[in-house]
Amino acid sequence: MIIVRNLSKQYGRNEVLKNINIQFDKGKVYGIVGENGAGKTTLFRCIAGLEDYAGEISSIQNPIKNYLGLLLTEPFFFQKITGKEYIQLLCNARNIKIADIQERNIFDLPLNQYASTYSTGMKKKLALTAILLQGNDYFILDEPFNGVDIQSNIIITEIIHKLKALDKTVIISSHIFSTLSDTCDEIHLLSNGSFIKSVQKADFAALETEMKQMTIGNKIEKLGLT
Ligand SMILES: Nc1ncnc2c1ncn2[C@@H]1O[C@H](COP(=O)(O)OP(=O)(O)OP(=O)(O)O)[C@@H](O)[C@H]1O
Repeated sequence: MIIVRNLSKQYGRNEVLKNINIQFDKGKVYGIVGENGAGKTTLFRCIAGLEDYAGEISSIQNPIKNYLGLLLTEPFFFQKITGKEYIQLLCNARNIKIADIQERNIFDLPLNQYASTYSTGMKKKLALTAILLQGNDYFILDEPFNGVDIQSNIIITEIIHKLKALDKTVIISSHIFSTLSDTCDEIHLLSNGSFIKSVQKADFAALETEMKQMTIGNKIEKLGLT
């Protein structure tokens, strides 16, 4: 369980997160949606201990970062480190020995190639594989479906179902509603640094309709397409 209490975060004068309160339980999958710049990644970075902040983020396991796998939208890799070495590095950090990494290479990545030379989707799949093999309890996946192929999207969806069955806590952001309705128990709408709506599975369809109406309005007509 992760409990976030009165979390606020500013970059200079820009108040990005405003008194956020939310709880993430075991065995549940949470979707975080919101417009570009709403503060989703900043929230994730605060939970992962990558940012300082005002407020409190607590969990039974401390420090949270030792039990957390964070998949960033654009994972970064140092030059001259192969995919295999990257996985080994992350597993060593958790004292986990993987006898045969190739056997666990479910996305068929070229593990002997430098990770920095991977395509965008391959980088995401490598970073995801590594945090899964670390055996984390908490997973934060920032846009995990974006930029990966259809086959991998199917695999990632199944992985999320499996993590839930294993009683892990999973937090996902996505700009594609269907990816969240397939996987999440709850969806929380972040707008301008505050949660403005929280919805359980039974109400996902209504939320999607509401968001569509809020978003589209008469924008398309304004284009004057003929
Ligand atoms: N390192 C930083 N320094 C200054 N401002 C930042 C920094 N990181 C993020 N911001 C600002 O914080 C706000 C929220 O950014 P954030 O990346 O959390 O949004 P997001 O909801 O993840 O957006 P997106 O959907 O585009 O990924 C934006 O105004 C952004 O410019």
